[in-house]
Amino acid sequence: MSAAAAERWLPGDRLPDARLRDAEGAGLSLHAECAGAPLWLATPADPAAAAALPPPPAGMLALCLGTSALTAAPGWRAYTADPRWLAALGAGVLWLADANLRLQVARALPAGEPPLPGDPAPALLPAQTLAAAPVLQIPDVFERDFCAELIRHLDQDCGGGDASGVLVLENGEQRFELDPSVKLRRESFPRDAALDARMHERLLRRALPEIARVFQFQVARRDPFKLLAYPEGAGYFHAHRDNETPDVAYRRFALSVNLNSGAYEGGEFRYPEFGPHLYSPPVGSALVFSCSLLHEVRPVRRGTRYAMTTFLS
Ligand SMILES: O=C(O)CCC(=O)C(=O)O
Ligand SMILES: [Fe+2]
Repeated sequence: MSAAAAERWLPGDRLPDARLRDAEGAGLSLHAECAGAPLWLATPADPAAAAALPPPPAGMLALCLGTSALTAAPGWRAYTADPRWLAALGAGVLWLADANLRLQVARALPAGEPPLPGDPAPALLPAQTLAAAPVLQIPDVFERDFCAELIRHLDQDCGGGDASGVLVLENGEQRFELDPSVKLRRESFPRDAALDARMHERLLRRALPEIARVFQFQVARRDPFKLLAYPEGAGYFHAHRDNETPDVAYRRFALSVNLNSGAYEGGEFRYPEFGPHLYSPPVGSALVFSCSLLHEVRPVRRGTRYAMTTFLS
């Protein structure tokens, strides 16, 4: 599967690398030199807009970008950039990007209320990171509205989904049967090709490049998408691996997107081989992990957890 060429970047997209040049011709590499802390990128339309950029917060790298080097307001560093790369950012905007160079929010210039990063999460103690599972979390793979559409599709167009079975092999015959000692949930393949295509596009632009970078793995195929519901008192998946039986041994990575959060209790992922930590990503965020890892979805105690899952190979 290859990444889609995006004409305009959106919140959640990771900035492709760019070589920037200052007025003296000195270069700056975005990926090599600008990652690791939030940054501002502005594309003022003219010198007056460049001179009127808001003062960056202390310690924030602020890049004023154009096809020619502009004289920027104090605190800003002015660079030229490739016109196509600039066009994808959009003209006359101020973007906030996170420490992983993912675009967060854009404001039209002049930006009355410039976008500021949230408070950083407190650092975990070394004893806690020692027990962290090798799981990649990717924020904003699906937009919040899109998640709501998928939940509605599962609940209304797919009748809430069917009870999820496990594959049983007996005397060379395969059949699905319900097994509450393994899992209890409802599920459905999407029945709308347009929704399916939008999920696919989001994976191509948001998840696959990050999987290639973090795990050095090029995804070539995926299993069909599955929409999942884990209702209160009837939603869990006990500890299992995703590639254990011969029919699924080809799977390399599991990808699961949480379609809601806050509206339920329980339903967290846990990786018992790696310690006690619970993983419950925010709406639209994906968890990606090797299919060889033991994992479970804890029982939902209140509300319903909705998710979308697929397997990559
Ligand atoms: O609930 C999910 O997000 C995925 C659960 C899971 O482990 C699976 O479907 O194999
Ligand atoms: Fe699983």
